[in-house]
Amino acid sequence: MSRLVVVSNRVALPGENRAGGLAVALEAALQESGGLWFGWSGKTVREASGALHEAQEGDIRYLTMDLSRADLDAYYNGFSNRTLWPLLHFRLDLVDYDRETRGGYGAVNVLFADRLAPLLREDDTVWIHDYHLIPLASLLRERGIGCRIGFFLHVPMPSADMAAALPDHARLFSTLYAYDLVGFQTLRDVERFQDYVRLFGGGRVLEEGVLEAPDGHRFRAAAFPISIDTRRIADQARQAVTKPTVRLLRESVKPRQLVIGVDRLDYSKGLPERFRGFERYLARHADQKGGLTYLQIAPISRGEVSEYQLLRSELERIAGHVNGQHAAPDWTPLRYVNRNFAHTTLTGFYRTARIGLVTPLRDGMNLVAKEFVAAQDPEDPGVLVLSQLAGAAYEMREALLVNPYDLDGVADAIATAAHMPRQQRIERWRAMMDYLRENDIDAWRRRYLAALRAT
Ligand SMILES: O=P(O)(O)OC[C@H]1O[C@H](O[C@H]2O[C@H](CO)[C@@H](O)[C@H](O)[C@H]2O)[C@H](O)[C@@H](O)[C@@H]1O
Ligand SMILES: O=c1ccn([C@@H]2O[C@H](COP(=O)(O)OP(=O)(O)O)[C@@H](O)[C@H]2O)c(=O)[nH]1
Repeated sequence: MSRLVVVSNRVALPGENRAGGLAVALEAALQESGGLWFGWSGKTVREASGALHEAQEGDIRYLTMDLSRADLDAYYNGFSNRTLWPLLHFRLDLVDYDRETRGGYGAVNVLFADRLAPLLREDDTVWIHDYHLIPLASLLRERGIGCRIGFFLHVPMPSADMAAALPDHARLFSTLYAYDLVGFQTLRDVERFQDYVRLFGGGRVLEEGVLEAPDGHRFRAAAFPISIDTRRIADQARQAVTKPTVRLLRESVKPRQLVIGVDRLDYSKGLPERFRGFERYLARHADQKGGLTYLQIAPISRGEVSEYQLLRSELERIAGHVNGQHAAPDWTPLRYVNRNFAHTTLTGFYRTARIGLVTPLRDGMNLVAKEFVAAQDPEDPGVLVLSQLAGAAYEMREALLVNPYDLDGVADAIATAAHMPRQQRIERWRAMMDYLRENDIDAWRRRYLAALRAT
């Protein structure tokens, strides 16, 4: 079996605890197969970028690279998160394009290629992740790397016209043609990519999932919905309910029911709309007022990017407003916490909640939706309220699906979830849990790598 080399911007180093679905999922996948994980060290340095650090745990070798402040600003805070992130989440209004940060993004990708190429062996399988590193395969090919290289996009692929609104879009997106396999979260993402290739990318779709680049080179595209370590999360949740933090939460909510949201503080997650949806619930279902407490965990993310700073202020304002209007001396309807929690603690929180609120305006997948389901008590499971605009909605069909822009719809779904009879909750939960047991993180890794190795 060839060695697996995973490359991603974010690496979950041993002992590190950071929010973000990519790191959580790749850590689970590598723990099963072993291999090399290469990426940014998470550190900025005064010197030039490029110093490498090595660590080993079990069968996983970690190699991470420092970046200078200027490189990080251009590559991560700039082009990745102020240009590509909004574009890929259908937010052309937030796209900030700048030739300088585009150049910095290219330069950091070159550095990744320069550092990685000498480490690769002929029979390695290289798996590159996400929008930070789109050009990496073409740069590795230029350096003579001939082994199989696959790509997985964790975020949505936008519709073709949106992708084509990016200045110089073809120079970026055509580098995807250098991969043997381009993986997406859902079939809709694959369809939108194929439309882009056909309409703006100069390529052809020979048959579903088989594409031809302008130079005649063929490559594949397919959907591989990412997932979670279902059994482990179910076990962790069972054990976590006895943890002091989880017990304290449970006691503090009683006799009310808990509604929980867990998201990085990101505009794609629809948090202002969600807060307003909860407020609408309090107004529309005044007879139930006082029955639910909503806990929103939202660790600060990409805090150096101005759109994220604005969002933070906006959420503080709305949370203050909701509580100011609706709180009672002995009840705070909305608890808003910016801390990052350990994954195991979160599983206990999920299990304590009657309702999981997952209402992004766009999301590649959303692992929190899947984790919430996996963490439930089979005898008395909670209800998932899920945005139809999250990738997870294509699989979690027994959730209460909502349009996150429809505040009345979100409010009514909360009310329905709060009163759903136990038998109906169990039936819905069981269908989703059976699916998640079958389609877990191990299946995701196996299916992707089998498809890549078959190219
Ligand atoms: O690394 P950060 O900038 O701190 O951001 C965290 C991660 O956010 C995004 O996650 C995506 O991947 C998840 C797993 O596939 C998926 O469920 C979610 O819908 C996506 O938003 C981003 O794509 C990652 O690169 C980041 O590491
Ligand atoms: O305080 C927190 C908040 C979130 N997460 C984890 O971060 C991931 C978020 O992944 P998701 O796919 O939902 O969204 P992303 O942040 O990757 O866009 C999930 O595994 C969460 O359990 C965490 O470990 N601690």
